[in-house]
Amino acid sequence: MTAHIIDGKLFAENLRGRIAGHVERLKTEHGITPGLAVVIVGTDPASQVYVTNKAKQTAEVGMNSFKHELPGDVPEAELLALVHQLNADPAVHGILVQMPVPKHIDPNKVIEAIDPMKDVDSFTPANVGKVQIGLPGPVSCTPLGCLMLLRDHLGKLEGKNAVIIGRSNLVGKPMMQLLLRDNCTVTVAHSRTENLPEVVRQADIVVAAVGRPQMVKGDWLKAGAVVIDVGINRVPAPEKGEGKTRLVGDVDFASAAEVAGAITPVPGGVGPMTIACLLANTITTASLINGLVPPSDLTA
Ligand SMILES: Nc1nc2c(c(=O)[nH]1)N[C@@H](CN(C=O)c1ccc(C(=O)N[C@@H](CCC(=O)O)C(=O)O)cc1)CN2
Repeated sequence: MTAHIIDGKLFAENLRGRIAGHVERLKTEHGITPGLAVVIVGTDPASQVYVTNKAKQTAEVGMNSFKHELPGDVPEAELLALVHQLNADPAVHGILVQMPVPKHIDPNKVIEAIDPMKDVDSFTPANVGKVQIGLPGPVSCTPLGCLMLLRDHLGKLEGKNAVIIGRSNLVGKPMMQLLLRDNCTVTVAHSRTENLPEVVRQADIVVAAVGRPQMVKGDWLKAGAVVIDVGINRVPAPEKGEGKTRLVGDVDFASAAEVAGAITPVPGGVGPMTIACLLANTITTASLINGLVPPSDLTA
């Protein structure tokens, strides 16, 4: 079997088109211009790229984009003060602090400082709880992107056996909630799971979010499984020249594509969906802040 390639880049492009339509409606029908503030601390090159892309795509869909760059040695109190200032700013409907933050800053303190009404990452305890019990609000961007790709490819997810590899707060845990909501039977596997290949072989849907380059092999998969690869790992690529690197996922794409029914590539799969879903969440929070019902096509 050669798997269907799920094109996350194309899906994200179409999603941004729909988001631009919702922005236009908020502006013309309600006089609201959604605003997203992105905060980056330090100069990590990958984070710089993500934040630049977030700011650019925010402006492209017609929203106001506010970018705040703080030095890597900024005191934690100064970052928290900026978050409080953004909480109080009526032009800002979404706040995102790019992770990871430098070691001297407690990420939990930063997350808890964000007003849950503006928490477009859905990292705050209030929003994690809302996702768990199915109340309206923002949904963690990467899991939301995975869910949209799965629904688009499979239609209904009901009754499917889903195995998530990884139990992070960012991906594994919210992904579990979303798949349960869609009536999947969900297993969350992790680094201590015994007989991991055997567990994964039971799955109709595999979400790999473990952070280990090319760990999931083709012979771990059930024939026809749908594989969503969340991993973004930079590995040496001597074939491209000395010191060069390339991006790979947590799945060994070549062997997995021989067995899977469908698979997301890296790059071009889940990554672009993360940023598109951030914009979707900003529409959700801008709507809720203004007492409007968020568009149902942008959320879980
Ligand atoms: N506050 C947050 N911090 C981080 C999040 C997050 O959702 N919120 N997620 C990741 C990084 N991330 C977004 O911030 C992100 C990662 C990857 C991509 C992406 O488009 N990847 C491309 C490849 C890009 C490349 O060449 O490096 C792809 O997969 O095609 C977008 C966003 C950690 N931090």
